[in-house]
Amino acid sequence: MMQRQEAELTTSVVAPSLSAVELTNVSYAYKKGGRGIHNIHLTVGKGEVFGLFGPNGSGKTTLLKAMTGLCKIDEGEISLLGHDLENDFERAMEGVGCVVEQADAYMYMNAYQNLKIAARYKQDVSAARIHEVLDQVGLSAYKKERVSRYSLGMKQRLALGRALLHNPQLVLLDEPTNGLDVEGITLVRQLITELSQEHGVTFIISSHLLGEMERLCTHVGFMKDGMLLQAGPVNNLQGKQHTFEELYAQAITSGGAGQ
Ligand SMILES: Nc1ncnc2c1ncn2[C@@H]1O[C@H](COP(=O)(O)OP(=O)(O)OP(=O)(O)O)[C@@H](O)[C@H]1O
Repeated sequence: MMQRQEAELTTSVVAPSLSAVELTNVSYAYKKGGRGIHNIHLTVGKGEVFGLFGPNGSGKTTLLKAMTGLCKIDEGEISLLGHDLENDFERAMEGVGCVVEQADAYMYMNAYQNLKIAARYKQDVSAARIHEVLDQVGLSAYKKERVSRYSLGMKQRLALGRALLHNPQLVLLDEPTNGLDVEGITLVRQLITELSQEHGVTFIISSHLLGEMERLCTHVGFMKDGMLLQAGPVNNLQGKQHTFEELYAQAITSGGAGQ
């Protein structure tokens, strides 16, 4: 009897997962045209900054949409922070922040008011946290201005702020530097580095601007025609002093070997 109890206790202890994201054989095809993503296998470890690269139409946004439940996958499994996205959606998304096809905001409100509304849908976001986030994304000076007067880059910063509001452990960003000036790109890069290195936050960032992300990403994956051709740690892939551009060209022309 004693032995059985011990065995039950042993099997009920779940080892903490070291991966933040696990995708197994994920496919999704749009009804119109049939394009999308095919058989994606991907593991992203906690604290990694994973850059997802590929030409226009290669499937980066679709992959991020699948990971946030914005499109329901046809096949495969997605696990975020140890929770299955399909069967346990709310818990899977609880620790996730994202900017995927939703950089819009309430135009007649200011940045603070926008974040205050967003905070209602999250747990435990204080007024102090809203001000902290506005500072982090460099919008403190403009927080009382209507968003309708913001530039594209300022709206991008606000969207990033909204994604970070609840201190997520996993952040998914689709083209986060779109519309940002040099100062904005530097700020976003520093923020991502700080959050990943000091707080263990995991990032998946899509981009087609290789140079911009080169210094930021710890891991990289290349997409083409809806497939993930190659993925791994930047150091391994860059072992022979390749630049991102060279790696990318190699992956795209060779068709890649998968993860
Ligand atoms: N709503 C849609 N309906 C039908 N096909 C779509 C839809 N959205 C995207 N696609 C197609 O799916 C494929 C992948 O598109 P996706 O937007 O994921 O690419 P991407 O890599 O993010 O491109 P970009 O760098 O231009 O943002 C493309 O061939 C695109 O034409």
